[in-house]
Amino acid sequence: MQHPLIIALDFDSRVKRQHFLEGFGEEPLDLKIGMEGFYREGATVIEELKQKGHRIFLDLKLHDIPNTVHQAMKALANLEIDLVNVHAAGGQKMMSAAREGLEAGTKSGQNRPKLIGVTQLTSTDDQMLSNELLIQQPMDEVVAHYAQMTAQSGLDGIVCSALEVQKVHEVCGTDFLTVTPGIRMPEDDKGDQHRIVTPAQARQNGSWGIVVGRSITQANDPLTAYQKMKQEWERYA
Ligand SMILES: O=C(O)c1cc(=O)[nH]c(=O)n1[C@@H]1O[C@H](COP(=O)(O)O)[C@@H](O)[C@H]1O
Repeated sequence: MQHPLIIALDFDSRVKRQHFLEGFGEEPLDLKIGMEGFYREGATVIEELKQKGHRIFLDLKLHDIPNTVHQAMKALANLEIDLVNVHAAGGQKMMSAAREGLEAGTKSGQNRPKLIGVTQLTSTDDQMLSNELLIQQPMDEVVAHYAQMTAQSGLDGIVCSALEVQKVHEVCGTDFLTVTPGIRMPEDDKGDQHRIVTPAQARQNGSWGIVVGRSITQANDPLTAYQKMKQEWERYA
């Protein structure tokens, strides 16, 4: 994956996902499979997409005690995935255990998948952060702190909003991967997302990769919506 525009394949059936992908022809894509698809279909969904040459971000956001996450990552390492994530809120021991599990499960001679930590979900706004989660620091400082913990645990990067990328780069350096969902064109429905940025703005802010779901998957013409997003994403490359 190189500055990917990752399409979030959040569909409630395999048939809908396949129909969507047929519209894209043979081009290998950067795709995200999340809980919805993986819980329904298991590892076969990864095999199916990999056979077509796609690059895969498996988004299961693991968050449990270190031993459980270690063993789960060891199992996931058997899948042909390129990127996988955990919740940084699980803490440094959990994140280190995740990395070690992934390393232990990766066959010798192969590169382990990249591992990133989710900082604060892009559906969380300032009010929710302070009133529900009882975190009183500003959002960008919280995200930068989680990013630092993630880096210290030996992970490759984080998931955050593109609004916090500059702050993250200040503390973790620009090589630290920043994968940013919450991407919308100005005219798009925001849905449940709060910390929203356009593809062009995300690139200007320094995002390494963006994740786009409904603005493409629910569009009347998904291929055109994807091409428009990609053009915007690459405008400041
Ligand atoms: O880890 C993620 O991918 C993720 C983290 C986050 O903070 N926010 C977020 O929206 N996501 C995922 O990114 C995708 C965004 O989808 P849309 O809001 O439809 O573009 C969804 O599949 C989410 O699960």
